[in-house]
Amino acid sequence: MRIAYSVETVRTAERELMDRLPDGALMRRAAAGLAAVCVDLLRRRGRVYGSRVVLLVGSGDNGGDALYAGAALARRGAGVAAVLLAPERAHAGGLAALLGSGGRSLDNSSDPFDVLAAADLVVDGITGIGGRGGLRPDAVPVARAARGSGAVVVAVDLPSGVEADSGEVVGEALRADATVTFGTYKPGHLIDPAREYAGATRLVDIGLGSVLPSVPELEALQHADVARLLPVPTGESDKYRRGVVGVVAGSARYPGAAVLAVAGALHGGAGAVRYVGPAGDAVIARFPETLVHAGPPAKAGRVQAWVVGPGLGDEPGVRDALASDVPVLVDADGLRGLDAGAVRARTAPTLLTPHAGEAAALLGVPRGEVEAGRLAAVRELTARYGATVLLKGSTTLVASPDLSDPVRVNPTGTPWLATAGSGDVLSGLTGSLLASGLPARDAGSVGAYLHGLAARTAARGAPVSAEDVAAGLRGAWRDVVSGE
Ligand SMILES: NC(=O)C1=CN([C@@H]2O[C@H](COP(=O)(O)OP(=O)(O)OC[C@H]3O[C@@H](n4cnc5c(N)ncnc54)[C@H](O)[C@@H]3O)[C@@H](O)[C@H]2O)[C@@H](O)CC1
Ligand SMILES: [K+]
Repeated sequence: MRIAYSVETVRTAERELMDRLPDGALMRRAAAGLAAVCVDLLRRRGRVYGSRVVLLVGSGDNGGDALYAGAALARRGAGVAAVLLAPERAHAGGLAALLGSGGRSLDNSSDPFDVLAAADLVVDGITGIGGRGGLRPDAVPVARAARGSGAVVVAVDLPSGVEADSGEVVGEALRADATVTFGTYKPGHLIDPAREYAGATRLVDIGLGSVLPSVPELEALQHADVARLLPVPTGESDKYRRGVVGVVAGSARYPGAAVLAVAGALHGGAGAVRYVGPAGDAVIARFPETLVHAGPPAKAGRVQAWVVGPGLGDEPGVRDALASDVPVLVDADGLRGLDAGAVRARTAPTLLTPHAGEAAALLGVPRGEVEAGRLAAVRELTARYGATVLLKGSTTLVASPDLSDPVRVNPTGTPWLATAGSGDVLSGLTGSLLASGLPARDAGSVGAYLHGLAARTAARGAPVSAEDVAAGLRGAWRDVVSGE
């Protein structure tokens, strides 16, 4: 599991640790880890001795890390030049170390753009966890020159300009090839758009683990975590004990949504899928194992979880499903005009699975606001509806209404998933996991994980259809179980 803590939590932990250690020890550990990654990257492109390294140095400790790491590289024979964005406030100890190791700080006679154009590696130490509100105007041209230079760009702690706590990018930020972070990941390393700016992220241990709280703010599951959560039938299981998932989806206009939601549901671990709605013929033609019923849901027979909404159009069914005493997943058309009071009044879990547009409509804000601030949006939705919320997107987030539960970030997504019908597969799959007994947060995060993995494997760099994703779910499940 990858876990992330907010800046406030990190700062508290750092203070506690610093009190126990000699002055500057943490920064030395951070800089040593950073220098080791830079050495590795330079070696892959040639060698360290004689390479050209440029440090972009801001006014805080992030710049201090860059300067100390630059000093270490200079001692190994690299030509290291520092561009000081606030010369009078640059970290004094770091600067002295750099100059004392044979590095230099650019004076007025050198053009930083010429130096950047010739660099092999650029270290971005403009801002880290202390940065707010995007790059300042004076940093923008050097950040752009770094990106355009052909050098490998390594961000210190975070790519400068991103918001560490939310993953938002307000204004301009620096795009890195790699990011070296310290002690723990921060939300910006896991959530888009900041995650994309970070490139490949490496975590350097500076001893913070012992002083961080046991429960993080965010967590991203990995194969082994998902494998532990997957429902596995036992010798005593029959189809009913494994759970029946009811799918209320599709309409005369969108029969395909019913077929795709059922396709997802057949791969989520439930023992049977009960389809309820007007697209029974299309469903049976494709999946004869489905139990079909024309509706309404209240008359369709017992299920252990409902999925309601994909391609539903104006067909009824949401009210019936919400009135039941089993977990309910509400997606797509089911989310239109969703009654927050009815959701809050439920005793069984409810899982809402909006994409950014649907989330924006539920919150009454522009879509761009949700896309830019995904973490805030998912938390606000859980609070308003008293439900677990899976916010789909390039980094899907799953949050429960219990604020002590870390928000889950799905790491397996792929842009190829932005294809018609893939959400229908996800809701069927996740509903099936609910029916087989997973709590809503686990069902949502396991569903998103398998779905993303199936799409990645099916796509391998080429477009995929929703059917391909459904067909890839069995392989994704196997990969998770076998740890591949
Ligand atoms: N506190 C610690 O124990 C450790 C901190 N470390 C480093 O220290 C960093 C945090 O240092 P600081 O708290 O000094 O903060 P930063 O160095 O991240 O940035 C704060 C400085 O940048 C300026 N600033 C804020 N927003 C800006 C913007 N948009 N554009 C340009 N300048 C801006 C502020 O005026 C302030 O001077 C971490 O990210 C990490 O790199 C590491 O050395 C590990 C140990
Ligand atoms: K940085």
